[in-house]
Amino acid sequence: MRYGGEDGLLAVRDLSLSVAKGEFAAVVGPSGCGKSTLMKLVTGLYIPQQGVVTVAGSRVTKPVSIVGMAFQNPTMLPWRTTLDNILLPLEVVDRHRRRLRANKAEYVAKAEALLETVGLKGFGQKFPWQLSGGMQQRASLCRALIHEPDLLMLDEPFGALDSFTREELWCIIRDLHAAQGVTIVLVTHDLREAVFLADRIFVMSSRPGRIIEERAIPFARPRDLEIMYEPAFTDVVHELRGSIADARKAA
Ligand SMILES: Nc1ncnc2c1ncn2[C@@H]1O[C@H](COP(=O)(O)OP(=O)(O)OP(=O)(O)O)[C@@H](O)[C@H]1O
Repeated sequence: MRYGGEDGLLAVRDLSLSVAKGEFAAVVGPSGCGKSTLMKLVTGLYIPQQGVVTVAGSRVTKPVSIVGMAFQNPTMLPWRTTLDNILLPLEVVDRHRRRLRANKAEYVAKAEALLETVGLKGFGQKFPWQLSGGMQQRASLCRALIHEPDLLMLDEPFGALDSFTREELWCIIRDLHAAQGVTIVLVTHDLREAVFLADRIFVMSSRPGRIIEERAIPFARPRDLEIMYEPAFTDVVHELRGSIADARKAA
């Protein structure tokens, strides 16, 4: 995938990975290696000049509707309530738009149930600017989940949060994954986050990014935050740190 035409910047090349249905995958790598580009390719926001992206058995040629996305900056629309922001994906996707019109009350109830799951019960009528950063991030997770996506793409969704809020949200995502069986791909700089949440971690090279290491995370689920203080956990984090340091040096 090259940005800006033939002489433009080569972001990723020979990038190959496959994630199984229901799996929780994490992608880590040096800054600027093409992690966000990978997310945009999977979701069909960009189409690669060479190579193929397949989601749920179909080749991606346009934005994928079975995917939910959450990014580092929640970008909620300030003039809509939190609840109306959460309902937004249903208005955008054609198939859902008709269902939303016919069953508005059902979807509002669903949005409220999601708000409760992420600890925001009763905040639906607040505007996003009345919420803290962590609360907005929780609401953006609800927005990513409202249309019951089969695939959830998370691009540094916890990056801007303090460590306690981040850990709380890790547990929410862990529980959502366990309860709903959704396939999740998480891009993160935080190796502890990746090891805590993922079944498998992919390490990317420096730009142009490709996968240089793939690592299964052996810890049983459900995982408790305490696991992060166990030597086996810190060993994996340490080794991944070494891989990324090597990738940066090789650049
Ligand atoms: N729209 C664009 N036009 C031109 N270059 C771009 C565009 N988007 C990204 N790039 C470049 O492509 C490369 C990969 O960017 P990308 O955002 O995918 O990396 P990343 O691994 O997510 O970065 P970070 O770790 O800093 O978030 C970077 O050099 C970036 O500057």
